Amino acid sequence: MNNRPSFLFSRYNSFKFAFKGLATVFRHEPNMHLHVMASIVVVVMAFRFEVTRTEWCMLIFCIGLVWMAETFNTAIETLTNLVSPEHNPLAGKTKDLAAGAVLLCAITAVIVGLIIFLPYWQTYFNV
Ligand SMILES: Nc1ncnc2c1ncn2[C@@H]1O[C@H](COP(=O)(O)OP(=O)(O)OP(=O)(O)O)[C@@H](O)[C@H]1O
Repeated sequence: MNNRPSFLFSRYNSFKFAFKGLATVFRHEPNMHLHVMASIVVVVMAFRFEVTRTEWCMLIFCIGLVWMAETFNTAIETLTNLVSPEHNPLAGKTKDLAAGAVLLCAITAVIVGLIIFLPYWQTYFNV
């Protein structure tokens, strides 16, 4: 008799574990709280200025990119702490590289945000 869980049940479990990971990063990572607050500001401004469909796509892509980078960063930090709880230059380098990746994504998102919102701000503030 086949005791393997059904395809649907194992897919259901995969999604459950993925959402558990997301819940961990959104609840416990202070940097993720910052990203979420920045994203809320961006979404409110996008509604306020009625940005175009393409601009919405760019903004949502950037938000997803930063959230994804932060989630990977947290995974790498967690694994590094497991593998090397003691001080080790390679552990430090690993964490710095992961943090650098988040910074790159955040800088990209800021640049895209400025390109999209600057013209709207100019019109709004009459400058
Ligand atoms: N085991 C270690 N060995 C050497 N250096 C480490 C080690 N752990 C951390 N560091 C250094 O300290 C920095 C901060 O590490 P920490 O684990 O506190 O991450 P963090 O940047 O505070 O995480 P978060 O992104 O959650 O704020 C790392 O980027 C790294 O330079």
